Amino acid sequence: MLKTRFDNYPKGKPFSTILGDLLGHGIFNVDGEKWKFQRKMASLELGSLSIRSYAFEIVTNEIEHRLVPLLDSFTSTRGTSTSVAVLDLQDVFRRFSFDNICRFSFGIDPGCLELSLPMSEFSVAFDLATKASAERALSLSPLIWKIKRMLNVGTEKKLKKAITMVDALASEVIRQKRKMGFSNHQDLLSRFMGTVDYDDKYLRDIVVSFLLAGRDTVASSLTSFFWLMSQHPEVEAAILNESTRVMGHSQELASFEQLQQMPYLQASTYECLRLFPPVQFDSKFAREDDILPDGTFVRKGTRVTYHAYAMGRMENLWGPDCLEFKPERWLKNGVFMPESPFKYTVFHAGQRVCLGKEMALVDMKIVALSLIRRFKIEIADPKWKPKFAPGLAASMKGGLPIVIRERTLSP
Ligand code: HEM
Repeated sequence: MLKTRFDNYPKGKPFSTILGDLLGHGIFNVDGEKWKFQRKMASLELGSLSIRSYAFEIVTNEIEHRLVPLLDSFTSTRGTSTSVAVLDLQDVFRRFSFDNICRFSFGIDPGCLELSLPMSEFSVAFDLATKASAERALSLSPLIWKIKRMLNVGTEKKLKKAITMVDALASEVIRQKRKMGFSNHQDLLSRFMGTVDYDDKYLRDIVVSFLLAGRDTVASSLTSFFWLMSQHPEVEAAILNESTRVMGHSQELASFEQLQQMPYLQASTYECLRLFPPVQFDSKFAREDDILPDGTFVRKGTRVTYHAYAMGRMENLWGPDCLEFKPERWLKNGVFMPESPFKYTVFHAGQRVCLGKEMALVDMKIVALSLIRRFKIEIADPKWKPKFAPGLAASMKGGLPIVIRERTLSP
């Protein structure tokens, strides 16, 4: 489906209709020439050699100036010992990823947008729009949500309102970019504006797709990562040891190259995503009849899904310890060994493989290091267990409530 018969498995009409109101003709929701054009433009930006160091610069800046000061203000060593503040780490990571993706993809700091409402209201609208769009797929028949949309009632009414707000946010991003001038800028949106500046609706779809690609997936990865750290102090300790070997007692990474000297950290991020892939499953629709390699007949029009979450937990793929969180499985003599993307489908595989993988991994690793070396993060209620909420990217129902303490690195 992803490898040899790619052309037979487009996204297809059923999904493009379900997600059409939110994503329009953005890269996630189109096939054929429209997809090829956006893929080519985005690859020029995201596939460039300099992308990792560009991402490194943006992320370290965001961590130092926003993330760390925010978390610092919640550490329980401050204030009275009786009032330990509980913080939703998932929410913090959503804000952080939103800022990052805007700076990275659009060359804009969201703090500079002139919006009529606080940013948090747009964030709520964005969450609601993705959740309500995903719920359309759960309807017994598409007719149900289509009638609700026509009558403007129930979830469809809420979705329409949320999309109006998402539209306002995207328009402001585009307006701001025009105001700043885009011809000398190298960010993704500037590239697109250089080619389709006349088409505001198309630019809106591109902005929304990249917000979705970069915000929810990275926030989801980081949330799962810190949940796993809270359950596996031995892994956290090994990350600390490895990073101290490379960074000494400094809390800040000096360069992108230092990250490349930390295979255990790399293994831990891959292992986290194996067990908690942010995109849990992905479907396509067969254009023509087909036969899968195991002999299964697929009739034209059938929806075919691969399930990254289930595949990451299959014994025949990962062995009898498939349910355990073991970064060591990715290391051979201390060297990181990648797996085939067709086995490890977290970032998709084949021609539509994720374009933001490198950037997402750099993000994840820098945040992981920066926070682990500065803070001790614990789940607020030790009996708490994660449950997923419905949506386009995996998220934890009710967020990730944590308490946070300062960490002193032992000399
Ligand atoms: C851990 C974080 C991430 C994960 C797990 C992830 C995963 C995926 C997956 C599974 C797909 C295929 C989706 C589909 O078929 O509809 C995809 C596509 C894509 N991703 Fe990511 N992604 C991540 C982060 C990012 C980031 C940060 C960006 C942008 C900066 C990005 C940009 C894209 C784009 C543009 C596509 C569309 C590719 C195409 O259709 O040709 N991703 N990603």
